[in-house]
Amino acid sequence: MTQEKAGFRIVVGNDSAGVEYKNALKELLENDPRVASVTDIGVGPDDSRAYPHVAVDGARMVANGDADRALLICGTGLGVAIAANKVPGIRAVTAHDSYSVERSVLSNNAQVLTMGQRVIGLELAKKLVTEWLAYTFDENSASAEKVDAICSYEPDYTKAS
Ligand SMILES: O=C[C@H](O)[C@H](O)COP(=O)(O)O
Repeated sequence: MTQEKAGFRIVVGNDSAGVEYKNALKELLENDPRVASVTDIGVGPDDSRAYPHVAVDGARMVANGDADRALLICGTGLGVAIAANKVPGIRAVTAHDSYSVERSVLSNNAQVLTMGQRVIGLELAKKLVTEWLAYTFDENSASAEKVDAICSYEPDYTKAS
């Protein structure tokens, strides 16, 4: 019987503006004992797939339960967050500072963190991703009711299929 490694299952993705940082942050995650697996959904250097498609693919993996979290990189981090948030159940945020990274999990229970390769230095991005792994949302916290309130609006705008 194989024993599955404990820890976060993380999907990483990027567009052409985020290749370098995605690769560096992927390596960081792969070497962190709190991470069970890292799934890279691209893009590589020769792939021009636009950020919305990669972001939605990554967000779907989280929404479907195939990953616990996603880390998405584009030029600013903004486009991938906007696109990922189109997937029902996903809370994606762009965060380039320590406090926002903390609150994205502890206040908002965001499963998707996005960053911009053209905005933040690589060493700070690495530090923030390392910090990100230290946080898990407390379902019994005062923030839970507010996250539930966010979710309560979703059915109004989600088409039944
Ligand atoms: O949010 C979008 C990203 O920054 C993307 O990498 C670049 O998009 P653009 O080429 O439309 O500026």
